[in-house]
Amino acid sequence: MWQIALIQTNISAGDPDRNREVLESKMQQAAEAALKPDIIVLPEMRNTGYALEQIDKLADPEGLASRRWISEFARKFKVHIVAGSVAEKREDKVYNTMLVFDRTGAEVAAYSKIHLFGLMNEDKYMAAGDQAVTFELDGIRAGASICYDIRFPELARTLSLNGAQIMFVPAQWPHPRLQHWRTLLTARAIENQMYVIACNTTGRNGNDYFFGHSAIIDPWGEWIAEGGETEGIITGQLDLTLVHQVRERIPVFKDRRPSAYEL
Ligand SMILES: NC(=O)CCC(=O)C(=O)O
Repeated sequence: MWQIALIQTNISAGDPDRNREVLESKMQQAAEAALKPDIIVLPEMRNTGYALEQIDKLADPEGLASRRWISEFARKFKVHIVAGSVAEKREDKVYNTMLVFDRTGAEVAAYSKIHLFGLMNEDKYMAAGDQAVTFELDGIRAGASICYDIRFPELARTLSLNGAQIMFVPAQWPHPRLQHWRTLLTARAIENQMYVIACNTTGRNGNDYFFGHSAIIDPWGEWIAEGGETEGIITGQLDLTLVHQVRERIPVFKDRRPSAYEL
């Protein structure tokens, strides 16, 4: 069994120092709870928020400051961290990059968001990643996905075909698309028979009202933990044997017939 804690919080657009301070205190609260988490998960763009007009100046160069901070925290509290995503500057471009560290403080994955969200102008200011990423924590393979990525079932399917039993989804997903959020997350879990762990933000940036509803969804599509619309730490347990049980009961991976429909 894995104990998970999702840090659902407001992210202040354009204020990386404040965001780090707020997150650190909540992460510490989660790490010191009686039910100590194996994994802490943070939301999307957790350093800058969607301060896109200033993103070039605010983005973390090579993600170095983020990497140093998360690594130290992971080692100190002996907890794996799926550190949401950060605006990261590389070779004059800014990427929306998920960082993952294990409980020894070692970096195990970096994934740059493949699908940039035009409705929030992300594509005008940021560069897209071009590689699907899976990684292992405690010998369990998991996959990376960020917010808008969940609208693309091909990515989640690629991750599950590459062995992922869990997909992490840091997000900044606003109203009025709560039904899309709930439906897409549930569908990705059911069709790939894997856990989906989604950490959304709360609060407001301009006209965007982020609604929380962070979730832990099991491979049968049940929402085993769900946040409300305000800040909170959402916790739940993963039982990885359920992935195998569901995959045996309805053998989707054995029954799929890609030769009939792949482009
Ligand atoms: N930050 C995002 O990618 C938002 C995606 C979103 O809101 C959607 O409806 O898709």
